[in-house]
Amino acid sequence: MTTTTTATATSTAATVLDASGVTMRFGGLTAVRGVDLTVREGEIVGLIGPNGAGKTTFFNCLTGLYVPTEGQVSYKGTVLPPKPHLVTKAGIARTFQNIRLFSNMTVLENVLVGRHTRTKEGLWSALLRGPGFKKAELASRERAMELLEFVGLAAKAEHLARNLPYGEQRKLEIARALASDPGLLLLDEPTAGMNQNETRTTEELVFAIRDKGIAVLVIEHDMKFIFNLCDRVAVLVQGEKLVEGTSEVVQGDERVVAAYLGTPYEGAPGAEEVAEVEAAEAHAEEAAEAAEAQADTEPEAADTASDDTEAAAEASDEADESGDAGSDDAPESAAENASDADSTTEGDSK
Ligand SMILES: Nc1ncnc2c1ncn2[C@@H]1O[C@H](COP(=O)(O)OP(=O)(O)OP(=O)(O)O)[C@@H](O)[C@H]1O
Repeated sequence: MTTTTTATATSTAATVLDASGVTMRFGGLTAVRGVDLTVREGEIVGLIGPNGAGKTTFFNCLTGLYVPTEGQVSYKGTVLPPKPHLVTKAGIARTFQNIRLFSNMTVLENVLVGRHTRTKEGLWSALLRGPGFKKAELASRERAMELLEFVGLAAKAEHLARNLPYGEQRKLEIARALASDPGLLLLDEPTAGMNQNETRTTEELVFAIRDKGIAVLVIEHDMKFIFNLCDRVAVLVQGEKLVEGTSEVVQGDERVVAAYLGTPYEGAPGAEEVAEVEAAEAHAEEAAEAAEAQADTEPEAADTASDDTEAAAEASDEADESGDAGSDDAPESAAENASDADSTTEGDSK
């Protein structure tokens, strides 16, 4: 781990989230099947799996967007009602895979919206703008500014959310989620679409959130981010939990490499095909050089040489194309994938 923070999670820490036997069926499709997962105080837990494995559906079951077909979800020992606003009120906040900001509101206003579950002032108080409301409004603004400072967006408080660069919009979503003073934060692909620097900053931000005493459950396709960040990682495959353990355990599990990172399929380009493409390229280069040399020594044969050069260039292009097709169309082998585990794969937007 490259973090400077200290992992506070221990197996004896109190359980914050306890999901037990969560199953979610959509008609004939079982998107999540009997998944158990706990998150303890001070932990950062990762949830990974291939596209369509059921990760977001599981999040939706945790946060009351879906009523699980079977199973139950408890937060700090109390079974959660399957209603998003009650789940937020209980202490679970989330961000979405698809950024969901109020784009025509300012950065500050977006965070203030996230505070509404923690403000007691009712409609009449808001309409009359009495002293109680004004005091509460001031406190909310102060808290919202603190959060913007925390995520590094204080200077942009009055900007419209839609004018923020993509990476900052994701940070604003986090600030808004934090505005409800959660004890558990669920992040759905927080680094999707980010460059390396932004991803690194987000990693630091998640550590800082954990250091504030907020447990984190994070879905992400960026394996480097996950394995660097998480105390524990659970792997979902086809709706079922395949493996759960420390980053080291999960990374070293052959089933994860096979199921998540993919095994080479029959007919996938292997060493032979790569060698063929390289040989074709080398041949084309030699032909081009020979044609050039011939053109220099036999000016009268320039036309023929130029024909040869064109043919060589075409052969080289063909070789290039066949090389490109190989890398574009075919998934990489499991070994390549495993060693390239730091690559980011964008999931379908949700
Ligand atoms: N509301 C829905 N109605 C029907 N099927 C759904 C619904 N939501 C999800 N699914 C299906 O459930 C399965 C799991 O989808 P889910 O989005 O949870 O996967 P995921 O692991 O989050 O994938 P990704 O990494 O691409 O985001 C998929 O087959 C998906 O098509």
